[in-house]
Amino acid sequence: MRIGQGYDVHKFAEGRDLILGGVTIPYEKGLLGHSDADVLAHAIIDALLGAAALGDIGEHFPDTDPKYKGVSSMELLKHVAALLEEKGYVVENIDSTVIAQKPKLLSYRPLMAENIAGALNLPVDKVNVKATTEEGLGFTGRGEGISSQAVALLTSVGDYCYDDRIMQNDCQGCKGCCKHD
Ligand SMILES: Nc1ccn([C@@H]2O[C@H](COP(=O)(O)O)[C@@H](O)[C@H]2O)c(=O)n1
Ligand SMILES: C[C@@]1(CO)OP(=O)(O)OP(=O)(O)OC[C@H]1O
Repeated sequence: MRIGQGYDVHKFAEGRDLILGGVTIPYEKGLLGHSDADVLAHAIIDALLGAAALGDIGEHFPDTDPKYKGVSSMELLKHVAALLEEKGYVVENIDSTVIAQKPKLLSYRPLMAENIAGALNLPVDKVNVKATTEEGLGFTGRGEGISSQAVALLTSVGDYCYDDRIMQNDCQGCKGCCKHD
């Protein structure tokens, strides 16, 4: 099993959409970025790349590359899902937090989790999104931007060969290496 963490910040700007977890949220401002500035998706991407020791978002999707100008971060997430699959990793779960003084995000959380799970081809109960304010403190508290944090847990097909409990309950990940196959 491998764990990864991710963190990202984007600042607010006029005339931009506010996109979090692939959901366009009605608000007076949006986040600034080369991409759609989906700060939640970016933290999750870094958590997934970190768990797989595959570097970080800027290495894979440079903000100097015009092909990522305005790109949907859900597309970047799909690309990361393909990379992980190619390396034999399975995403066990993702937990994440959006830190925003405003707007209230509670009602959008199920849709954000659905979008993220969809992009990663995961059941929705493997993805959790939380939201918190920083009680008016710091740059998020002053409403200057939004930050997000995420953690991700990965297993690889080989993990199933070393854990008796997993071998007996779920051999599908073994690809022939499990003694129950
Ligand atoms: N942008 C946000 C921030 C918070 N929430 C919800 O409110 C709860 C309380 O937040 P505190 O920062 O005051 O602890 C939090 O647990 C979230 O459910 C939100 O929806 N949107
Ligand atoms: C996602 C990318 C891709 O253009 O652009 P930004 O929206 O600027 O996001 P950031 O988290 O600052 O850096 C990663 C970039 O590579």
